[in-house]
Amino acid sequence: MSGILTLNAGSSSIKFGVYLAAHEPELLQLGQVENLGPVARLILDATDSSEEQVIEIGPADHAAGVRAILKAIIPVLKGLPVSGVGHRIVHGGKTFVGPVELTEEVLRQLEAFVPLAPLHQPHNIAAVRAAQDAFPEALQIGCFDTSFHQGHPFVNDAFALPRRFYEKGVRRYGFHGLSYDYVTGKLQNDYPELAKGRVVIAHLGNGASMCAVKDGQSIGSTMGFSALDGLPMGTRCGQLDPGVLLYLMEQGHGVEAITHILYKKSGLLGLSEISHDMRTLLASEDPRAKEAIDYYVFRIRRELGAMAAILGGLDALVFCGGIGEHAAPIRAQVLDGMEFLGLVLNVEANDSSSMVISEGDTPVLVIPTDEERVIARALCAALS
Ligand SMILES: Nc1ncnc2c1ncn2[C@@H]1O[C@H](COP(=O)(O)OP(=O)(O)O)[C@@H](O)[C@H]1O
Ligand SMILES: CC(=O)OP(=O)(O)O
Ligand SMILES: [Mg+2]
Repeated sequence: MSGILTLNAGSSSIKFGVYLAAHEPELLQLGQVENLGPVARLILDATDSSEEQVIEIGPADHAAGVRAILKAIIPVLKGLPVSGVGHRIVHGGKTFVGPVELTEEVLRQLEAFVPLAPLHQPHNIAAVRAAQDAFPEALQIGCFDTSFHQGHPFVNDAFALPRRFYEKGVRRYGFHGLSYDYVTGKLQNDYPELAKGRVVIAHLGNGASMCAVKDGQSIGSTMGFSALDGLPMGTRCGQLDPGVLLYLMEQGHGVEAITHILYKKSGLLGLSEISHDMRTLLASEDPRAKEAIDYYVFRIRRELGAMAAILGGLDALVFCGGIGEHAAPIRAQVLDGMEFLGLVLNVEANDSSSMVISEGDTPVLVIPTDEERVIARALCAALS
């Protein structure tokens, strides 16, 4: 018997999972280091036998965060050897269509995608290095956010730029693929008829995107070349007229300054000037908080309509991610007046966070996503 570890290094947090290796991995512990920076803390989620633990770890960057996780999981493993570590890697470019062993050659290729996902890819790779040091004998594999979207039709894959850019990889890759993979798998299991149909999944976390899925296949995503496009996010701008970039450049802003604005100072934080955190905004009386939320909801509604159109109709809508799973008022606002798509909210179900929250012809579901489990399954498959 052996243990396995999953690492999901994001922009401001590192999520992890510890499992017993098995055909269906057996969960031992989930947790995360959050608030990376001067006052980071490590959270061990509640399990059947223990309550949630919050450990203040003080100043921590991603490397220190991974070290804190590796230390915290020692008692969880109870002496079991770690046979594999599975990593969420945000960008696999057009090269990686599925999970892959993270050899030196692969890691070198993944380095090349750092400029395409500067908030994620460097941390993903740093986590691999730290895990290699801690578990030199373990199999290290990478699972890609981009893989789920590999089958995108050309019209959703290309930008209308001169064709040579497309050939060079300037494409709409799409992200959050591990989350969409989990949700479509859960649908196939619990609602096989719906899973065969036309489904829109809204992954609304710190990062946010929507995916149009037909018979389990992604046919369109709001995120494109980078993790900036589409919906506004906690601190990222979402869809933007490229003319705005030209204007900013003409005004003397350099690449670094623009990157900082678009990735870290925009989205809910930029519009509200209060917070990137939806809980804070929902609790605020400030009109800027309301405007930020209104913009957020407006963009989701607009994409929902667009996706229903490219799918040729809608058989189900699924919400997931921290906001999708927990923010009932946001779900209600998104669904307001959407009867023309068969979407009718069941207010009571929405407020009690049932799995099905609708009473119209088109079901609306809340499915807690589990990127860690998708990684753990892929790792166990690779190990066997
Ligand atoms: N109960 C809640 N009500 C409203 N928003 C929530 C709630 N719980 C979490 N969120 C929001 O979810 C977002 C984080 O989502 P999550 O999926 O955990 O992020 P990440 O992309 O880092 O994995 C934050 O904006 C947070 O405010
Ligand atoms: C791709 C992306 O935006 O990821 P996250 O939601 O983890 O920031
Ligand atoms: Mg996330």
